[in-house]
Amino acid sequence: MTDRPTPDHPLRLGTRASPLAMAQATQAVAALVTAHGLDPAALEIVPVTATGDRIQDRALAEVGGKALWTRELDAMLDAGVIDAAVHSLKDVETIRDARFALAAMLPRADARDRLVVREGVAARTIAELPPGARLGTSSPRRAAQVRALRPDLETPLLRGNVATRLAKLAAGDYEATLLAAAGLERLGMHDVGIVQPVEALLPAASQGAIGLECRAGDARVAALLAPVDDAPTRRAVAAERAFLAALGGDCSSPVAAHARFLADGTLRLDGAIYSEDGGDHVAGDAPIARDGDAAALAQRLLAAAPGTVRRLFAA
Ligand SMILES: NCc1[nH]cc(CCC(=O)O)c1CC(=O)O
Repeated sequence: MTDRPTPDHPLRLGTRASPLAMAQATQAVAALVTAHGLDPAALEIVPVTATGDRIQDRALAEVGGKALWTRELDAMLDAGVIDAAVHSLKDVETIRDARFALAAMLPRADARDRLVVREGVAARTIAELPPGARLGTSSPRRAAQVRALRPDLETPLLRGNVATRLAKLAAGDYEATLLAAAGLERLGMHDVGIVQPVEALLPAASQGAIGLECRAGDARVAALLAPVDDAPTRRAVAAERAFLAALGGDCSSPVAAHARFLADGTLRLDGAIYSEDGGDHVAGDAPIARDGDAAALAQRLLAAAPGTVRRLFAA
């Protein structure tokens, strides 16, 4: 096969430049090297700073415009500067440009959130946080979920990469924050924070999943990426993303969705939709057997939702 990547003609993988994104790209490289028995030098990581990484002082929902995490990588992929892009799927728009194809999803990491508290704060759950505590987050989902559980808590904006957020927490501006277990694990922070069961805090759609995209119609790269695709991850994440898409939502929507396989092999999707302040929400679950089941759950929940929830969504 002449179309295998070589050190002279490497497969170029684009990624955001944050430490977490670089760890994800390194994981993708390792999976591809193993799957094809490649020389590691046949893969090249191309880091790029995304718009979302440059804006640190405002809620991204306020910045407006879409694709804050994907715009630069999309342009590079489209221009042929890179052959594929590695994405944290949680940050990738639910409806993607038809120029790109999601060729593979790596096996999903822990999809749950971890509660991280400042030194001196003794709490293992949101329920145990001290009265009036400040839980810093940049996620409208986490803010709404926290306020739904504990209306007395404040949820001030806390942005930046994982290290920045932990530094701001240690500085004393917040009593607690929530971070994805997957991100902490990928950064080697195995003992940071306390994992929150999905029954207590339903994660975001796609949380913990890494996707590899190539140009639609690039059969060579699609074939190279296909062997690292994990089918169970793809099915679960597709259901979560279909739920979010049916609501017209994205990663800045107060929506949670998590699909898991039951002992009998069936896939079950749990979904929850919140009002912005977390004062109202609807939640429910459904078995996912075919296309349309996840969207049907979204429609069913939305139909039963109070106006404060319903008016946030197009559906
Ligand atoms: N929005 C930032 C973001 N995007 C993906 C992850 C974690 C890794 C993952 O979910 O795969 C994080 C950090 C966090 O939420 O704590």
